Amino acid sequence: MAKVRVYELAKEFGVESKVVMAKLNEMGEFVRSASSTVEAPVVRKLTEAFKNEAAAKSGAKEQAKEAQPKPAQQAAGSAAAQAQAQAQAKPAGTAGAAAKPAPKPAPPPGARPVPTPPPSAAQPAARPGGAVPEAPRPQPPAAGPRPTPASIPKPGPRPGPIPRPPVPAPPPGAAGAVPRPPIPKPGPRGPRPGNNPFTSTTGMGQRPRPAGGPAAGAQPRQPGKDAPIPRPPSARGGPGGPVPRPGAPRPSPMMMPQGRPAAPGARPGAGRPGGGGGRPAGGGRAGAGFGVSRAGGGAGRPGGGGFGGRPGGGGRGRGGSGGAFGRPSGRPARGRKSKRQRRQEFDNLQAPTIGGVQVPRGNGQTIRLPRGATLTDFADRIGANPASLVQILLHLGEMVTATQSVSEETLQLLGAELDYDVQIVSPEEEDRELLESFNIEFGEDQGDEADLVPRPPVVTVMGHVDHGKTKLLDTIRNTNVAAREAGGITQHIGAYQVTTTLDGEERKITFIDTPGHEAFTAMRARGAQVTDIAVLVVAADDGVKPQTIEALNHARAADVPVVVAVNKIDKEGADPIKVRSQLTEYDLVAEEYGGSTLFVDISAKEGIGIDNLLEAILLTADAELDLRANPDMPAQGVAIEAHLDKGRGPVATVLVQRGTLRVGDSIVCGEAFGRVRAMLDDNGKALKEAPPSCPVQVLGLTSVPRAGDNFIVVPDDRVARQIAQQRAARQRSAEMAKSGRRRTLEEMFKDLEKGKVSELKLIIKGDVSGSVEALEDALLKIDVGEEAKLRVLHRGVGAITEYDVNLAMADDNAVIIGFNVRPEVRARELAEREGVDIRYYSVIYQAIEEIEAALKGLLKPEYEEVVTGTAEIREIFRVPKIGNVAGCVVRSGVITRNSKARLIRDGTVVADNLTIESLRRFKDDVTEVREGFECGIGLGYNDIKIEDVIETFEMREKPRA
Ligand SMILES: Nc1nc2c(ncn2[C@@H]2O[C@H](COP(=O)(O)OP(=O)(O)OP(=O)(O)O)[C@@H](O)[C@H]2O)c(=O)[nH]1
Repeated sequence: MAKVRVYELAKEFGVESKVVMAKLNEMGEFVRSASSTVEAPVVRKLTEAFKNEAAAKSGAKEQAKEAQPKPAQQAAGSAAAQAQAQAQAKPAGTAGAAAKPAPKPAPPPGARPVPTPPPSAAQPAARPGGAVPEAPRPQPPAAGPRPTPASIPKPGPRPGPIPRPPVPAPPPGAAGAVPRPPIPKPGPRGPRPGNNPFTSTTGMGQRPRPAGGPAAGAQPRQPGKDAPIPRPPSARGGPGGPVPRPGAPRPSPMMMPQGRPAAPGARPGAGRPGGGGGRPAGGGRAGAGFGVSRAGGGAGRPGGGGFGGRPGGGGRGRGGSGGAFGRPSGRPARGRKSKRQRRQEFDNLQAPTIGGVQVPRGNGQTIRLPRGATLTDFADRIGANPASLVQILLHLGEMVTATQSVSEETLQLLGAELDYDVQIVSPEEEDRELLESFNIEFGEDQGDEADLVPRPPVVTVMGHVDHGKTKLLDTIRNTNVAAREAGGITQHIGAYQVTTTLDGEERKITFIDTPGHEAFTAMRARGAQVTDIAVLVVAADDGVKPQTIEALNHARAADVPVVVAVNKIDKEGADPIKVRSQLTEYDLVAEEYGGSTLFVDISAKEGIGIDNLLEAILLTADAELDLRANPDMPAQGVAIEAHLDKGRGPVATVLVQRGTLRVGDSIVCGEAFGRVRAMLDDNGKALKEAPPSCPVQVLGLTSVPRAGDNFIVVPDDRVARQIAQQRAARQRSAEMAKSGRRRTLEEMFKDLEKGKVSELKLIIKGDVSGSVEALEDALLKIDVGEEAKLRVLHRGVGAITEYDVNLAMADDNAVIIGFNVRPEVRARELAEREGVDIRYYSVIYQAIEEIEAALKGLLKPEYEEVVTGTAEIREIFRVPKIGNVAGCVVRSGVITRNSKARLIRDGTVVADNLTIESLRRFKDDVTEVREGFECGIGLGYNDIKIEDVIETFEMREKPRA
């Protein structure tokens, strides 16, 4: 279908060309005249619109019939036209509905009818502008002919409203008076309708709705009513129609109609006239009443006569035109409000006042919500409207949206306000509920006593720094017969199993290969308890140290029995007895002294007493624990370690706690899931199955789980995926809700000052052990008196790992010090997510100064370093005279020319204080390159290697807390 002319379309739709033009106008398509052509796509849209309106109309008509008595309509020519007219008249939503129905005299359904009031008297009021405004729109169509530029562009929507406002002048008095006031709100919507005759029907009806439906609209706005009223007179006008149109009807105005334009008053007359005349339907319309109204243009004027009154044309004072337009002009003048204003007013009108928000009170009722719940979740639980909760919170000073995850404090606050006892479900409970929804229970052996069989104990080695934990683990493993026989290449997978003989019986013991209570604590912080027995290593030559006690306390907190390994007995000055007596002070009494704790003297270095230690572990397990599990059930356990292997993908070491894990099983581990593709033990030997207490490396997960995540074998991959996805979603919302960040160093300093905390905990990571020790020594020597102390929780060499961040989280917001090292990607993400403060230094005295100042409460760094981008070197180009240029891929952020940079290799800073001297994309020099793009970077530093990372940063002023 090529181009079609407007009049052809009108014919096809059974309406007047003006109607079609008006509609087009409203759709933003300007046509100059009825003989203008219309493009096929527009025709389609138009057809659609008419169809919709027709449908809407039919509905509206029925209502109208009931509401409005006057039938007359016929005059209007086409029913559609009438409807339009009415609609327009109605400006206010209210009217809309009634309008169409015109025929029916019956008082408008609902409110509308009201309007009917007496013509004359009412009229003035009626004017309410509401009606008037719309009238204008109709006109626009007429305008069509008119060239008025103004009209053209904005036609549709603006027309009505806009024009008037400005123009207002004329009508001011008159118009202003009655009409508008009430209408204002409707206005917004009104306008449109008005414009579009057709719409009127729809529009009127619909628009209003927003407001809250006719009812609402009606009440508030008397305008609506008024409007109607006026019309009545003439009658037919039918409620709606009349009103608005009234004005329109008026004679000339009609013409102007389109005049939309401002012209309200003036224009009308002038311009359109002709047109108007035409429309005129005028006459017809008029007579009919506004019936025609639709015509808008025509309608307006003509009716004028009839309505004339209403418009108060005269009333308005404006005089002729004013009157005609009357309402429009008048009103506008005074109360011209922008659409926005009117909408706001309207919204306000609808919104309950704070005190009046309808929300069911809880009367102390308990509601449980997951972490990171939204107000919508809250509303669901109490059967309220989320919007009301948003408003209440707003009232309480918090601005959140209904779908935004909110913090626990906020939920509690809201609960208190509404008298609900809000309980936030712990992550563990949340997960339990999630699994229950899949009919899975984690943590319990299936079956009964008879199904349980003994399993090896799982042991963690803890103790003070340098007391020999690592050495002991190595020695145990290396002296393990089974391992030697296997002849495999031992590899650290996070845990290993050894076999020993007790009373002639071969027994296995599983050791967690990560020494130190930090890992143990970090796991516990994640809700995972894998350790059955703790081996507390104490160097006989050094005795009990702070971390010895710390480790002991951790073990006790976890209710784990302890076996003491008194190490380094080979050393001169070793005093195992002293160790025993020292520990007695901490209620750890050796068996030989009448206590229940086994103390074993060993030398990890010399391999002395190792068997005794293993025996002591088994004896303790047998005496104090009931280590049994059901091997005949889908496996469950905990991930101990995990990483992304370049060749094998995600690799996780899991400890099976119950059941038997088999190759091919579908498993879900934290937020990772997959199918066990292969299992390897710590000798690299492939296993087909892993029974309880067996640590194995699992291949086949789709992503890398976190240490401490539990794993479960589920019926199929689909369930695994669903559980993993739901966990991820919960985790995300919980994170989003974590509004309160962990304390930063500055905040802690403040707390120190205020005496809220007296200890600053640090985790120190450095590039070489020498600098770490030096830094730790120096820091520990800082003496700021009794009020504040500094404690180093952990120190180590290498990049800051996830483990470090976990530790900082578990130990009450410790601060991580990175000395010439950077965090691994996942560690950085975790720290950012959890708000763990990581401080980077490259000069020891800077770190000392800052920490000292902090401890003294004096430190207030004003600038902080913000990493702006990272790029990985993928290739190195040697450019004569320039040196080495790095071919990179921007991994994160933006690399900007001239920004400061440093070079990182394997997590260690190998060069600092560099500058991005040149930056190119292909052959072009560029100022910045974003994430994911390749670029060439010249650092003016030649010792670069593939896989090095270039990190750019800038110093930003740090807002004082
Ligand atoms: N003479 C002697 N030296 C030992 C013995 N056990 C460990 N060492 C030494 O003590 C030092 C520290 O041992 P590690 O095993 O690294 O101590 P650690 O507790 O793991 O230390 P961190 O990992 O720093 O917490 C090393 O130099 C070991 O060789 C022992 O039985 N006898």
